[in-house]
Amino acid sequence: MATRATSAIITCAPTGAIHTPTMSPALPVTPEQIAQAALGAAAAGAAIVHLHVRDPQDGHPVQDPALFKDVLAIVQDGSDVVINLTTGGSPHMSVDERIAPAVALAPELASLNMGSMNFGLFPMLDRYPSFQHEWERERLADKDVVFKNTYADIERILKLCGDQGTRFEFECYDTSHLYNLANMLDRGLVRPPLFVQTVFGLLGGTGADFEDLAHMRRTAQRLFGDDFEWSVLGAGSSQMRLGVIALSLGGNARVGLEDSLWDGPGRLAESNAAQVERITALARLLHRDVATPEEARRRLDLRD
Ligand SMILES: C[C@H](N)CC(=O)CC(=O)O
Ligand SMILES: [Zn+2]
Repeated sequence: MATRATSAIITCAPTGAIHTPTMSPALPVTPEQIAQAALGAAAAGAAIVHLHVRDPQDGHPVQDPALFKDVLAIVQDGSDVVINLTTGGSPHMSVDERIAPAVALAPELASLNMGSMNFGLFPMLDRYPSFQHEWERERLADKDVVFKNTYADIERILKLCGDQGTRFEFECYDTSHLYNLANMLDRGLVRPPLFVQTVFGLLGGTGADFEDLAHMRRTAQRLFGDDFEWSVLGAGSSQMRLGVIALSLGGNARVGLEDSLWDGPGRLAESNAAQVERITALARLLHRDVATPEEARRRLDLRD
């Protein structure tokens, strides 16, 4: 496990499938915008970029492998940043739809969500009196959506993507997800070093208080010993607060507009790079170097 001595692996998630165009003019929508945001994040110090795509017309989340291909062509032409493709897509997609890009493009890294859960986005509704597109309100208001990740789904993704040499960013939104991962480790379905992305502050998962972070970290240490790279993703206003705690404890951090639109209380981030600049500056203030993509590949044992 990373210690204060090791460099910090920073992941940036430029667009995601949670936030919508009305919420921020900085949210990348087209393949070109998503690719440029990823390149900006890499130039600012991100070793890994976690990618989703959207409909270029109205920005609604889609999972079209052709759009991912367009993004990858630009990113891989301009940087050696580690590519992490989503298999979560959006909770409104089928599992088949969600995994199609990772299966088609065989990235070195893909996200893997370690349990099914309610997915509450409706608390964001009050902040926006109106939306550019009706689908934005419909998706946020949906209180009947379940983010489906059954053991069968997870094992299928592990098989289909793992057989192609893809390794995983294990998204754990609660301690139960850590136990699911431990079960898969015991059964030899996953191999260390595990890249454990602990997610805080999404309604349906665990909270975003220090105690939640400490409990997830301690549980992961008990279950995985030293054989994992711990990373923290704080949703919304908790992003930098939890990110800096993770860095101060020797962990890694994830930022990006997928997880938070903000760069300070009530201040919209002007770009993904702005969040990467802030978290890397915090790391250096804590005397932590920032890991290069090459170092991240070595520590996560990604394929050559
Ligand atoms: C909280 C994040 N949206 C988790 C995520 O990034 C899931 C995925 O893409 O597979
Ligand atoms: Zn994602």
